[in-house]
Amino acid sequence: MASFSAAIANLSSISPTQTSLYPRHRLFQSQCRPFFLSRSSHFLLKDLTLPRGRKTPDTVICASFTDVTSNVSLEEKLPPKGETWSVHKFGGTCVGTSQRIKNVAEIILKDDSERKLVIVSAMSKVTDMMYALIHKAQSRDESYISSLDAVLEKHSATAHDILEGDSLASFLSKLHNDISNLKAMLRAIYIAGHATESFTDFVVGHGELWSAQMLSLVIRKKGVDCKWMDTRDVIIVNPSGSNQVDPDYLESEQRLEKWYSLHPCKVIIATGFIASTPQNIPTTLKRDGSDFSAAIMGALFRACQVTIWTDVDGVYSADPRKVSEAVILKTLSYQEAWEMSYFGANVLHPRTIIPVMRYGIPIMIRNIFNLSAPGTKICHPSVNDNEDGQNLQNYVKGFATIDNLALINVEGTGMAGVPGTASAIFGAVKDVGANVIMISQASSEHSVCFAVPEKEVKAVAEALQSRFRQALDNGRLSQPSLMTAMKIARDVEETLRGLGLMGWTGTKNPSSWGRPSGGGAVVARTEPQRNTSGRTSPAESSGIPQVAIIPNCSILAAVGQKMASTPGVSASLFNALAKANINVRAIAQGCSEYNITVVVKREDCIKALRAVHSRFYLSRTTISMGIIGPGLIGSTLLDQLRDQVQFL
Ligand SMILES: Nc1ncnc2c1ncn2[C@@H]1O[C@H](COP(=O)(O)OP(=O)(O)O)[C@@H](O)[C@H]1O
Ligand SMILES: N[C@@H](CC(=O)OP(=O)(O)O)C(=O)O
Repeated sequence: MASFSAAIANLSSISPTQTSLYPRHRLFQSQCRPFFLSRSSHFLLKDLTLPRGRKTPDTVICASFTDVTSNVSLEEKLPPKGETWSVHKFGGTCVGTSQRIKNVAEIILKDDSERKLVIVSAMSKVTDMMYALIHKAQSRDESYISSLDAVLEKHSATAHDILEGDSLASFLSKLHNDISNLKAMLRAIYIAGHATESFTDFVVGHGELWSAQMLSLVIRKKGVDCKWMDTRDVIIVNPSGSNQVDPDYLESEQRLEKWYSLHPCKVIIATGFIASTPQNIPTTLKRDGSDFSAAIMGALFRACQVTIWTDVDGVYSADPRKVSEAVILKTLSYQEAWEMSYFGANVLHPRTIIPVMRYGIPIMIRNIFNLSAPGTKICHPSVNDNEDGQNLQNYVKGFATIDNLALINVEGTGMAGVPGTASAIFGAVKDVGANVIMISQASSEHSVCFAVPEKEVKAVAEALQSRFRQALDNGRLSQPSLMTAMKIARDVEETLRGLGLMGWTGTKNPSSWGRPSGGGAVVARTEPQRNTSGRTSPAESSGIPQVAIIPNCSILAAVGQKMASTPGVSASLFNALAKANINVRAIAQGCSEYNITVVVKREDCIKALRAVHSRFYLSRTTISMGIIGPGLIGSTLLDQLRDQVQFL
């Protein structure tokens, strides 16, 4: 996240008063230089370990930069006195067909809460269809017209199935009006060959408008006091770099108060995904953002519960599509849920946690196709402990993965003790708003590596290059910073050339790893400079950093409250990876110990995931053999058992 890069880039200006510190630690105030950097996710893990000074390099100090929930503060105006609201969110799969929309209406009516707010996504695949319209119009592909007709046909057919009489007529009239406006807008995009961001957001948000209107009409037909809400009138957000938005809670609260005073009702059917800027320009909460919409509305109403309805029984210990033995997690803490979703468990949008956690509102993940399944409850850990009758803090709860990453590694003994290197690196990353997913810096200070989405690696590499070039041109760097900067600038330039990412016409960089292995993925790395005798060059022996870009990587995260403080967990994890013959390229573990993250080759990722999952969970086969009951067990015992099971 860009803000983390910014924090590191501005490290020397951080004082203890600006940071919330872990107990018993004080921030080293003079020239701050990261001694150990680890960032394995961006929630409550904005950790730095800094040396107190050269005299006591073994003393580490941890600083947590930001409390991400701190901007969620409301004026306590809502909910209206004495009203208790429950919030439901139905994803695209849940409202994907006429029958499913009817099922959703029944679920809402069965909830006996006094007041209900329901967030709905677009019917499944509709948002993709809307983005495709933009793409086609921009590329001057006239088939956008027939694609728009298909969108009209889909919603018109659904409306005919679930509505009748005046409701049907009123919906169809709005739908046709919207479609004719969209046709005009797409024509403009077609002529211009370009769509601005707000044009795009306006177009793609229509799926939510239509599904919310249809569902509200179905519920109203049942005699319920129900209104539909266009959340662009209520949820106000500011862009926050790296394809993210930050809600303005106070402004949104005021707008909701106004909306509700004009439309008092018992059931609100509201659009997910869409919002407005403070200037009332349509925007979105970005892809998959409807969960976030539900959480924002949950916080605004101080709801008693937010239920996210989806197509699986709850949060599994791993993506059930990748690990058939994954088990449902009965409870998760907010932090665990964040970590799981941040690292790819797309059953929940990671940012969903922030607003509800602030007010301690529990989230339930339920299956719309299996109402008897209790689902997963996400709440504060103390509640989990009581409910499960056991202390879950010491266990690995689940695993998640992110693919299509590149690892950028800056390495050299010359970096040790050079102030400003990390700051310069992450300053460059911040400049391009890239999303740094994981950072690891060895305590020996001679290497920093970080993972970014592969689609952002070009921008990051170019930014690194220009950042160090700039520093050189300014002549502001002193030795050995100057040496470091020169080498980094040269390395990045060479690497970019090797990747074919720069306007360079020479022959292929002889020191690169090779060309993309299919699909145009970047494959290159600047090897240490060696002379013909095979000895290292003066540059290398002086310890000046090497820069490497390692493409086709995946992150595998093991998540669990305080698991890292349990002896043996890391050992078991790495043992499982070693037994599966997985090469680990980088490791990160935040000080708050909610996860351990490893970077592996993309093609090894599923194998690695299954290996670690089976190490921490007993397989269903084992359970059915009656050897031991279901659930998690301690790593050492598990190792022994597993060996026995394998032996049997
Ligand atoms: N750990 C996990 N637990 C549950 N589901 C997961 C997990 N990891 C990935 N998923 C996937 O997330 C999917 C639900 O997310 P999504 O398709 O975005 O739902 P919706 O359209 O309802 O918002 C599930 O079908 C499941 O395959
Ligand atoms: N429809 C939007 C928002 C969303 O969250 O959808 P879903 O709940 O189906 O993932 C999208 O596809 O990005």
